Amino acid sequence: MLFKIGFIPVTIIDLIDIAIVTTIFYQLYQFLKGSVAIRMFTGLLVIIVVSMVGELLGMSALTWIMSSLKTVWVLAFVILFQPELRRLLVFIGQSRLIRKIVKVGDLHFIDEIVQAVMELSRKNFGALIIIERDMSLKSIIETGITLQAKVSKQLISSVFNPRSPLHDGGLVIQNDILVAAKTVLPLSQNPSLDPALGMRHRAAIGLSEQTDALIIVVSEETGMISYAENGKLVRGLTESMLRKKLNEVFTPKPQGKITRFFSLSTD
Ligand SMILES: Nc1ncnc2c1ncn2[C@@H]1O[C@H](COP(=O)(O)OP(=O)(O)OP(=O)(O)O)[C@@H](O)[C@H]1O
Repeated sequence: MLFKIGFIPVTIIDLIDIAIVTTIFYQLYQFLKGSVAIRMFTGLLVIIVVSMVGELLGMSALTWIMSSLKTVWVLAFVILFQPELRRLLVFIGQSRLIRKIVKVGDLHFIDEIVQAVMELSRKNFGALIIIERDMSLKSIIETGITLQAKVSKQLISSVFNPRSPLHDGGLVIQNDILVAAKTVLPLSQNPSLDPALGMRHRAAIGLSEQTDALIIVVSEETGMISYAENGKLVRGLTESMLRKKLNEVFTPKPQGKITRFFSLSTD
């Protein structure tokens, strides 16, 4: 025991407890600030405080009503803000500190993707690699052949080997998993695209117009590496440019990005 506040003994564990709870609530407040979620969160806090006070004062009817409401609010919060909570968990899991401690979210697979793309480019094997981000690509995945295999340079290279039955279409990657091959992408209808662009590149641009995915293309004709993002095609990538882009995709910027997620739900 460290000291006493009145008759309440305070231990070092209590201080750590208070520090952790304060940090959690402060971070949560920072994330939710300025969004609709903060109003729901405040409402939930008021209910929790009122029910605690009611319980302390022995008001059984108030305590009963408040604790019933508490369950509904927690449920409503989880259902309404499921996408934000999901992103928050992904953000926590991908934060540098957590990765260092738990060694999850090992980004070694980025290197495997880069090496595979460089090899495909050297061999002039056409490739279309789709990196899923926040938006689900379920409808695209359903058009292909399920793989569910860990990302590896060898697997990616063999999928796009022209002799492979899987080489046509797009290969979808979710984090470090190759989810599906031979997927069919929507073609871009943008009339201002270079008329010389073939189907592979138009398919990459088409998907990037409709989703937030990053799509890497290797040209069968020239071996040139490009990526499509937000309806735009960036051509002539070098190995370091590709690695930089993939690092950017798989390592969300702290604060800025998460605040942006939540501000999307601002009314
Ligand atoms: N809608 C689509 N979805 C997925 N893949 C597609 C789609 N349309 C075409 N492809 C892929 O693109 C290949 C044809 O590429 P095409 O030669 O027309 O493209 P390109 O953009 O000129 O690329 P390259 O420089 O590699 O020739 C097909 O064999 C197929 O693998």
